[in-house]
Amino acid sequence: MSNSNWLVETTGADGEGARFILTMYERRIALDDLPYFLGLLDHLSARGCAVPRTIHDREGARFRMVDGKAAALIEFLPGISPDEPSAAQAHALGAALAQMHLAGRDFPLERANAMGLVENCATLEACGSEALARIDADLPAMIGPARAAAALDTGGLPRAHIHADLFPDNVLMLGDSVSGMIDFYFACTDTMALDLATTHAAWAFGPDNRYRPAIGASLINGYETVRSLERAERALLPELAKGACLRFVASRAEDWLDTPDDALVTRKDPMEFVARWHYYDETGQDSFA
Ligand SMILES: Nc1ncnc2c1ncn2[C@@H]1O[C@H](COP(=O)(O)OP(=O)(O)O)[C@@H](O)[C@H]1O
Ligand SMILES: N[C@@H](CCOP(=O)(O)O)C(=O)O
Repeated sequence: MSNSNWLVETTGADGEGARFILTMYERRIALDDLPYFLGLLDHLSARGCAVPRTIHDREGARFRMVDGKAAALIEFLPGISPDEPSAAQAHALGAALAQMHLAGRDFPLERANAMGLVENCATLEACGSEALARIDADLPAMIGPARAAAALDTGGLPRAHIHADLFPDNVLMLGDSVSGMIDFYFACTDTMALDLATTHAAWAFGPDNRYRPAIGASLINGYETVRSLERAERALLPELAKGACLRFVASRAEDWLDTPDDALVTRKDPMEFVARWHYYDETGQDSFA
């Protein structure tokens, strides 16, 4: 578990209640990163993005220590995470993602991507072929593609503050409108096209893990209503989407091996993203037409 969330409801002196999310940071999240994550939320929220602002304490702090753990109070946003997003919802999310990329341009802090293309390769290599094969016989074969992704030259692509984990469960929607993008704890400074490719890989596959062209196309079209992709970004989208798949193959494989068989948590299957990697590898630019 990375953090624990509680819904806090207040009654208010005037009878007008309010809701907040109280987050306690349990592990994985470094204290030093909190000013980046929480500052970015406030920055984006102040510029009209659908992200929760943080509630400061009387001294103006965005988080405080409680029993040795950091805790923050965050605005509660309405909405429901879509189980099976529609094309209209994907279109709205694409636009919201581009808006976020542009709104973050003058946020002054930086955070390196701890799960970038190079790091994912290192994670899979550190797991080792033998351990990966214990999860699935086809998993060790992903080390080669991870090396290729790590060697990808993304130096010329425009960068911004990116969410990096914008799965449907990290998006709140009211109908077809995005009411919240949450869970910014993988946010970092990296290429915007990688964020779009990651969101594509996370959104455009159905429960049967088959590609849903209408979702993929709507996401990209929605993004481009706010920010046009540069030619170099568009050209690299298939490779970035494969890199994005490897991010989840690597983190899920590592988590799988770290989780005892009798643990109560449900492990996420790395093979789901191996299949998506193969899809992008086979179809190339067709997935982004
Ligand atoms: N700011 C928020 N507004 C409304 N609901 C929220 C907010 N933050 C979190 N939630 C709710 O809490 C759930 C878990 O939050 P999340 O940050 O995604 O934690 P985790 O990744 O640890 O599950 C979300 O799916 C959502 O239902
Ligand atoms: N969305 C990622 C992993 C991030 O997991 P979280 O539970 O910490 O939000 C995946 O699907 O693998």
